Amino acid sequence: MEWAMAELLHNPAILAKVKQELSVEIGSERDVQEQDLSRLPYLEAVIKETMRLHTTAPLLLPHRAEADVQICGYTIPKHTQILVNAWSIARDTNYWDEPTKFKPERFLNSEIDFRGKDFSFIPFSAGRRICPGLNLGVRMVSLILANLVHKFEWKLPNAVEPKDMDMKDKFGITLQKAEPLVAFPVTSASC
Ligand code: HEM
Repeated sequence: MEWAMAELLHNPAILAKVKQELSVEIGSERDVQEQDLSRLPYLEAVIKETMRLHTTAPLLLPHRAEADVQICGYTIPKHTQILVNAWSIARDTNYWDEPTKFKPERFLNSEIDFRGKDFSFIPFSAGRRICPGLNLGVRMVSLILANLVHKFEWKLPNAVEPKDMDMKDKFGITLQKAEPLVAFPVTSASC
């Protein structure tokens, strides 16, 4: 949520596109509701791009090999603890064009999804242990982000310019912003 808001404030042109989509699909009279989400493809692309560039759990959760396995010529012995670097996979230039750039458009007209079938993009992991909260998590983040953008204008403190925002991350079990996002909501003209 924090990374998605930070990227939108850091990229005003992308924020304007999200607002435009919401204005056309929802209008100014009401909040965004869960049943609206399927009509907001650009918002969905923003969520996916946020999860790609700022993978929530960069090394997923530790896994363990149940049996000896061969992967790309390497033998992984039974009972080895395995950490999958989903963060690095999501920035691999073999799969992603300009991987360090925030470009939601890469997910428009693309079949790539985070449901565990595309191994280049696994923010929820894949296989039997894939996050069981995937649908709930995506819906919650989408709905909250959509309403924050739809209902408010946002201002950065101390006249900070969007391009000067601190976008560094802090490595951990989850990938947090090194500097927490501070932004002020201002009532939108459409409220
Ligand atoms: C955007 C939000 C979320 C993200 C990015 C996320 C991501 C993940 C990841 C990467 C894993 C590790 C999977 C693995 O490698 O084994 C995981 C596991 C898990 N998540 Fe989530 N998650 C999110 C939301 C949720 C929510 C809302 C719930 C519950 C309501 C939830 C419940 C769980 C549980 C129980 C596991 C452990 C599954 C297992 O080990 O079998 N998650 N999640």
